[in-house]
Amino acid sequence: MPDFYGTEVASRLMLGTAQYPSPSVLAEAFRASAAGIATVSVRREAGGEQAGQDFWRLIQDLGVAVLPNTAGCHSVREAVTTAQMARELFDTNWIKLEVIGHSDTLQPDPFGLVDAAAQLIEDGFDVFPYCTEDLVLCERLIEVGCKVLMPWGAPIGTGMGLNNIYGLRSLRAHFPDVPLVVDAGLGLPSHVAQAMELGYDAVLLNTAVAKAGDPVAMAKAFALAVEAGALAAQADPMDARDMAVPSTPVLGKAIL
Ligand SMILES: CC(=O)[C@@H](O)[C@H](O)COP(=O)(O)O
Repeated sequence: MPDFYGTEVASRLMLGTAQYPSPSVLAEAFRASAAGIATVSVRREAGGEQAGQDFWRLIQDLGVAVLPNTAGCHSVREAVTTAQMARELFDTNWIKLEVIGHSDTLQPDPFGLVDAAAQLIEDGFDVFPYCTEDLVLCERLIEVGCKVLMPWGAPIGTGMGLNNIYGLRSLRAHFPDVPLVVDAGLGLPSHVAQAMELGYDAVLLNTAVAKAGDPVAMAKAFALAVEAGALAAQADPMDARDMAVPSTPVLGKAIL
């Protein structure tokens, strides 16, 4: 199971907590998914109002590790301040760092991300950076002290799956010892199985479960896909090849 900053988590599936039709569906989906980590955003109401308190109690009752995020932050300053608020609110050094660089694609700002990660690590945070699969960016993030990388599968909320398999495979090969989590854009259990088959340590998704017609059933489907993909990766899959090779022995076959 993946180890994030010295904490071994019980599942390779991480789930977001936004957009569910109701709090009870959220809780049931979490139970069905057996997810080990819940990501939460820092909302204004979390500072004391009733809605925030109820939400926080619900998350605590899930019995999973909490990973606050800086979702929606577009600048280094905003992300750093949000992370500091999150540390106080949720009493954890973990932060999923999002510095959004483009409003159409919601893709990470690679320059701002490295800058914010460096500042937060200096300040004692364990940073989980939401990044692209760019090797140079990932090297910089590791240089400033990130011990986990979270490359996107596809833009947040699109459900497109793994847009750049080559890039994700290459990232895995370059950083064999760094925990890697595919985050965002995963729409189907098959996308998750594929990420696991590439040797990724975990996946994080939200929209595909929360917006499914039956979020609880979909959460279960994702849980099964994570297991299947991880088991396949451990079982040393065959290499694909161009030439057909008979799978049934031809020796001893009747000659007519
Ligand atoms: C929940 C969370 O942290 C999101 O920012 C994450 O990136 C999920 O993306 P999807 O909604 O595309 O699964």
